[in-house]
Amino acid sequence: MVTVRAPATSANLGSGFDVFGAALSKPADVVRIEPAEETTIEMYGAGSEYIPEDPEKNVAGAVAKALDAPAEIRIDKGVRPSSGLGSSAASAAAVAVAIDEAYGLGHSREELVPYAAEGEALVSGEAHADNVAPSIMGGFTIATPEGVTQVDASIPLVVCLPELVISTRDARRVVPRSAEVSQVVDCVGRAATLVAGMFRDDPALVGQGMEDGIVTPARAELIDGYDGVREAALEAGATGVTVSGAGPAIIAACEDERRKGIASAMLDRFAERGIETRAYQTEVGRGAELF
Ligand SMILES: Nc1ncnc2c1ncn2[C@@H]1O[C@H](COP(=O)(O)OP(=O)(O)OP(=O)(O)O)[C@@H](O)[C@H]1O
Ligand SMILES: N[C@@H](CCO)C(=O)O
Repeated sequence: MVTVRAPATSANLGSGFDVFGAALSKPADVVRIEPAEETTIEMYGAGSEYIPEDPEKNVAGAVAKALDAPAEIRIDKGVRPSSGLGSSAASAAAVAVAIDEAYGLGHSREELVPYAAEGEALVSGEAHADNVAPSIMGGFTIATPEGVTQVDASIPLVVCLPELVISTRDARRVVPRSAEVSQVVDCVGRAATLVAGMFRDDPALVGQGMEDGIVTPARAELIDGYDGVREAALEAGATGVTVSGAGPAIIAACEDERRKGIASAMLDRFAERGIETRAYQTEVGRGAELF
């Protein structure tokens, strides 16, 4: 039996649509696997009642198939589905790392990323790697068709998860098909600033780099109360605020001592609209861990 904990992740981080991702120190999925003649899946934990156990419909089955390694798989969900926190990616990442260990396949962490991305193809129609890469490798990641560049970073974060459901598939339909050159220039500047911030462990630069005028405004409209929550987080000291992944989670970067106040400001603003919300005081963290 091999056990792996794989973390939630936040993709995009504003200016890095489909490219940037960060592992979060919490929450996480825990997966136990045993090699078997055929793949079977049991689901437990947060939102598991909404996730199919059929290997043809569960990302875990897609990853086992991609690695050609059938297994009995038990998944304890810490990351609820359709959250914007890489729920499907956490399971996919954990299964890829666990199967590699159980079958002694000897793949590097970077080599496992495309296999785990097959799980994302199953649920969103595209094998984007921006969530599975940080969940497998940890830290901040830049995922491009050429591969993944990983940086260990230390940035305090607050993530708010309202009781709203937005599927990645739906949130991808509202992404604009084109952008003005002036918007692209702004986005490149923001993205470069964010990368510099990750290298320097500088929450102010990371926050500046989280602004985005292309994809985020369209996505924000899907989240009831987004503008008010963002404003409240900034007033409480956040250096930057954006939609996490495809939403509805909202992520804020900040100095360590501001996390508590920002979490409570975001929770209050959602509460004013009668939306139940959970806040995680977290940080850029480690990738999948074997036990
Ligand atoms: N093991 C799994 N864990 C979570 N979701 C799964 C799993 N297998 C299949 N799914 C399906 O994937 C969908 C959730 O994935 P989706 O990409 O929409 O959300 P997310 O991973 O939380 O978001 P994001 O990628 O924006 O961070 C749900 O329809 C769910 O049923
Ligand atoms: N980059 C993806 C992440 C969600 O899986 C998106 O924002 O649609």
